[in-house]
Amino acid sequence: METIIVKEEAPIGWIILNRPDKLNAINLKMIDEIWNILRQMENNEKIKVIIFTGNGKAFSAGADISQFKELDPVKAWDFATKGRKLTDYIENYPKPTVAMINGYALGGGLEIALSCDIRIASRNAELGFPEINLGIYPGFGGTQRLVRLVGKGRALELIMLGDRIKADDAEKIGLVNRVVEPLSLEKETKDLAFKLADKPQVALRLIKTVVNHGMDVPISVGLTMESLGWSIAFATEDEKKRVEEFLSKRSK
Ligand SMILES: CC(C)(COP(=O)(O)OP(=O)(O)OC[C@H]1O[C@@H](n2cnc3c(N)ncnc32)[C@H](O)[C@@H]1OP(=O)(O)O)[C@@H](O)C(=O)NCCC(=O)NCCSC(=O)CCO
Repeated sequence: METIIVKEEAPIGWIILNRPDKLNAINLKMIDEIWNILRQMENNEKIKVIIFTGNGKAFSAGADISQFKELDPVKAWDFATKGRKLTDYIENYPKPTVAMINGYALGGGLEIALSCDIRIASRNAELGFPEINLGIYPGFGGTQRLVRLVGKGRALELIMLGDRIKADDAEKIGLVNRVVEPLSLEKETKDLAFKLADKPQVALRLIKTVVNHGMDVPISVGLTMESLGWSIAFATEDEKKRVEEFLSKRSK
């Protein structure tokens, strides 16, 4: 791997963006490498949770701007499509995903974090969509995911002004789930990952499917999806075992 570090620390699969001298700017190679390792981790039963983070002082400062000079509209479309397919894949990944935001999470970097299920940020992290200052706007799914997470007013402010915000402010608007001190970032993120890894995996997958796809359809359809997924959970060993355990403790 040229652009990422991959660590298997079961039940955690780490994907560490690794171009620290370029603040982990995302090029086509990185997109391909993340995609390929995610495919492998899908089939690795020992890995139950994926953590994304960055090597050095950034999570990622976004798409690699040095590639932009070569982009005409057709190549830009291809680049955006690759980035967007990656973030779609992460959002709908069959295992839980966590973004451990260790520093700058900007542009495409923030778009990767937004596609994860949960975001934990270091107090010194800065987040934003500075694309407007380059005459463009977020192209890896950011316009759509940000508005769903923080609401239209705040999303438009962030995307139209391009200002970076501090982790504490990101937490206040719901852009990150939790802010922790830099020295506790890894421990807190791992604790969360272990907690997720202990939960029933099929139910987690059903939750992601119902929540993610439920947001794209009328509520009546979303509610029906919820009932269908809920029913499927009753076919799992986890449900049988856990309900049995609960009931047997109480009947003693
Ligand atoms: C993140 C910033 C504010 C950090 O500034 P600073 O600490 O001063 O560090 P720099 O010297 O600027 O950066 C170090 C090194 O990294 C290179 N780099 C940083 N970001 C990128 C990038 N996005 N693409 C390519 N290269 C990048 C920078 O050129 C330096 O390399 P040298 O070889 O030493 O020159 C600051 O770096 C910043 O504002 N970065 C750009 C953030 C941005 O605009 N992101 C959006 C990109 S477009 C996008 O993501 C589209 C998808 O929606």
